[in-house]
Order: sequence, then C-alpha cells, then structure tokens
Amino acid sequence: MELSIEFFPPKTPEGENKLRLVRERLSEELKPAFYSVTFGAGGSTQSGTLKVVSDIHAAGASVAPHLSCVGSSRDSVREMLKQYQALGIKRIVALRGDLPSGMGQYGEFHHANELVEFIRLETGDWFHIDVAAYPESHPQAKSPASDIGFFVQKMKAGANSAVTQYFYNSDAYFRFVDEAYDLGVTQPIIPGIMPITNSTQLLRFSDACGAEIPRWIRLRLQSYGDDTASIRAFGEEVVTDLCDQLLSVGAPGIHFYSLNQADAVLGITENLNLPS
Ligand SMILES: NC(=O)C1=CN([C@@H]2O[C@H](COP(=O)(O)OP(=O)(O)OC[C@H]3O[C@@H](n4cnc5c(N)ncnc54)[C@H](O)[C@@H]3O)[C@@H](O)[C@H]2O)C=CC1
Ligand SMILES: Nc1nc(=O)c2c([nH]1)NC[C@@H]1CN(c3ccc(C(=O)N[C@@H](CCC(=O)O)C(=O)O)cc3)CN21
Repeated sequence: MELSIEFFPPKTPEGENKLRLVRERLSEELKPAFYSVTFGAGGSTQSGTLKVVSDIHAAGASVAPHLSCVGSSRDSVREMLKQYQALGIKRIVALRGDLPSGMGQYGEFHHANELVEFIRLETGDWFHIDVAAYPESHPQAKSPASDIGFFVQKMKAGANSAVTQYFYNSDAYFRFVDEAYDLGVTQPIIPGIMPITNSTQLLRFSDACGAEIPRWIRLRLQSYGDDTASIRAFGEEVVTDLCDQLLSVGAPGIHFYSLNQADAVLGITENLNLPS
C-alpha cells in the first residue's frame, strides 16, 4: 500500500518556506512513495512547478511533476521532458490540462493519450507515467461510456498507473475500476482523496471540477457555519471512513490532495492504523 501526496507551487517565498516544513513533517511521519506537484491549477506556471520539484528532489524524496499539454507545442513539451530528465526526475503526471477560459483549442496536443504516446516516443521507459481518472466522469465527457473508453485508451498508450479525481462516494470508484479492468486495464488506479477542512473552498472547487459533494455532507458542513473546529473534526471522520472502505477492499494506495497542509493528512493517516 503506497501513500502519495500532492502539492501546488506556492505564490510567495513565505509559502515556499511553509511548504518545505510541511513536506519535512510528512516525509518523517509517512515516508510517502512520491509527491506530485501541480501545474496550471490556480494560474501556476511550469517554472513554479520546476522550482518545487527541484527542491523536493534535492531533499532526496521522489517527486512527480504534472505536465499538461493542451496549448503546448511538441518542441516545448520535449524541452520540459529533457529538463526533468537532466534533473533525474523519474516520474511524471501526464495531463491534458485546461486552457484559460475564453481561449479556443489550439496547439499540437488535444488529449492526454497523445501526450502519453509522445512521452514514450521521446523518452522510452525513463518515466513512470501517471494519468488522471474520473470515477464520476470528466465534466466535458459526452457520456460515461465514452469517458471510460478514452481512459482505457490513455492507459494503453503507455501509462503505468492512474490517480483519480477526488470523490466522497466509494461506489463510484469501485464501479469505475471494475469497468476499466473489464476493458483490459491492468495497471493500478489509485484513489485521489481530498481532505475536508474548508467548506466554502471545497464546494466552489468541486462544482468547477465535477466532483460531487453528497447532500448529507454538504448540509452538515453548512450547519457548522464558520465553526472550523467542527468542520475539521467532521471532515476527518468522513474521510477516514472513506479511506478505510477503499483500503479494506484492496485499493492499491492513496493519493492525498494536501493543498500544502500537513495536519488534515496526518489526522487521517493516524486514524487509519497503516502498516509502518
Ligand atoms: N491536478 C490533478 O491532480 C488533476 C487535474 N485534473 C485536470 O483535469 C483536466 C483534464 O485532463 P486529463 O484528464 O488529462 O484529460 P483527458 O484528455 O484524459 O480527458 C479530457 C476530456 O476529453 C475526453 N477525451 C479524452 N481523450 C479523448 C480522445 N482521444 N478523443 C476525444 N475525446 C477525448 C475525455 O472524455 C474528457 O472529457 C486537466 O486540466 C487536469 O489538470 C483532473 C484531475 C486531477
Ligand atoms: N480539474 C482539476 N484540476 C486540478 O488541478 C485538480 C483536480 N481537478 N483535482 C485534484 C486536485 C485538487 N486540486 C486543487 C484543489 C483545490 C485548490 C484550491 O482550492 N485552491 C485555492 C487556493 C489554495 C490556497 O492558496 O490555499 C483556490 O482558491 O483556488 C487547488 C487545487 C488540484 N487538482
């Protein structure tokens, strides 16, 4: 069972220092298999990603930068791959990414499967490639069946594993994994888990990315108002139960969307009685 943890590139030097302390704590307590670092979310740049990635790599931990391809040229993606290879990075999260709103589809890549193929063509087996999976369907999907078909295509293009969008309904994950395996996927599909610490932020982001917050969770969160202690305690219980269910049925690991915070992740993992 592998744990992994996602960060986003901080926008300020204070944020960078805080993240270093957060990562040191998480490394000491959990020894995660790898950290991932987003690119693009909230307007972050590839140079912000590179900076955090270099920092984590220099500290001796395994790290996987997100690489998104939409709107990029083959040349620019090739340069980034070379840069990461030169640093000694061995793992990458390959995503289509999103164009800033209002911009049309342009560039030399249209979907993540093309990026996976390109990375294999350019760099052979150098990188362990992770791709994204959507147990509740990607928001732009034409149908659940076409979405899972494209997911399978992306895995068969040469991905080593997948990490899911977060969800609070484990049945959606189990069904997705069963269907993917029926369609010939053999690689691990790791559940992505979003701790609950801030209800306004969670509700806003979930709406935008197509993750459902079940009514009973939403109503509970609303009933706590700005009582953050109650929100955190409730969130920790709910997300611990979710992880328990996933692991008891054999999920291959857990990928935490930490939002650069250690406390919520550590609260959950302490409850889980993980083998050390
Ligand atoms: N940072 C993270 O951990 C996560 C980020 N995301 C974001 O979600 C966005 C989507 O990226 P990916 O999942 O990599 O995109 P993707 O290219 O796999 O899929 C995007 C959409 O296109 C459709 N599609 C996929 N392949 C297709 C093909 N060959 N032909 C026609 N349609 C196809 C899919 O059904 C889906 O609706 C990105 O912006 C990514 O940053 C999503 C989940 C996690
Ligand atoms: N479509 C999609 N894009 C992503 O980038 C993404 C996902 N889904 N799902 C999994 C994780 C979750 N990610 C997230 C989720 C929330 C924030 C967020 O709430 N950001 C705050 C700023 C955070 C802060 O500075 O504290 C925001 O207001 O945007 C960021 C990345 C990145 N990942």
